[in-house]
Amino acid sequence: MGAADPFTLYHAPLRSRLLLGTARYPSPAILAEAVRASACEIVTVSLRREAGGSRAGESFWGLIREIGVRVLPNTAGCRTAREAIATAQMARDVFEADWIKLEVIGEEDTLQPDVFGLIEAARALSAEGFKVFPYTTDDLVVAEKLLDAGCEVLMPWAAPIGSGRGVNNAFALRALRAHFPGVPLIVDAGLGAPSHAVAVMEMGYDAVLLNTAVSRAGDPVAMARAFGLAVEAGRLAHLAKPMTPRDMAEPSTPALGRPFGDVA
Ligand SMILES: CC(=O)[C@@H](O)[C@H](O)COP(=O)(O)O
Repeated sequence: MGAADPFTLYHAPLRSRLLLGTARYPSPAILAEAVRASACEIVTVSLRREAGGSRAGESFWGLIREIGVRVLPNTAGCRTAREAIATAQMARDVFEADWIKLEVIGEEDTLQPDVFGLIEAARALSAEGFKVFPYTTDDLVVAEKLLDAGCEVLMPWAAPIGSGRGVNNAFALRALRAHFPGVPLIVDAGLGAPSHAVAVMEMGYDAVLLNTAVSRAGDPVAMARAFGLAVEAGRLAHLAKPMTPRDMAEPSTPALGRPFGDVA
């Protein structure tokens, strides 16, 4: 699809619509193989885990360089706007990048974003020149406020992080898509199977970000490839304009008449 179906995030042209997290893989080698198998071009990396000049941090960093993908540092684990802002500033120094996946967690059972802290941090970081990718709920009003705060991309959740449930509220995700036709929307978190990725891409989402479904799969490399293909299939299906479902049957093979619909 590539050139015929352009996709940019903060003006960066991309071919793949899949973004992968880098946590909880069985080994660094499997992580590298999975990223390659998925053909993704962006990985998220938690500053808390990988920074600090530790040996583990340095070898991880070397691995990411070797794979040749772009890094989207994230503020995973931050609980307040202040903490997230400080983490983003550190990430900018460590990763030499002004992209930041902004997470401000507000509740422990669901790891639901604290949308108030998120908006506050998004506004402060955007004013400092960061390109903010906010991990948010599927709330329309919050989405408006994040755009107003300077975000040019939104990342609503499908379901709680690590739950693998797939889309909890299809109505809300559809409403977001319809309400912001020109804004890059990435579904982030809660996807468990490639069919979930197909479903959100068919809705017209621009991309998906996921971690657990690949890193905790029995075969992460095969699963990464499956998600890469699913994202492409869903996008292709969206562009192909799926048929409208009906309540009643309609014979797909008419007994009489022309065999090719409207074609004479
Ligand atoms: C890696 C990362 O950024 C996660 O915080 C993200 O939200 C992915 O969630 P899943 O692990 O549910 O895919």
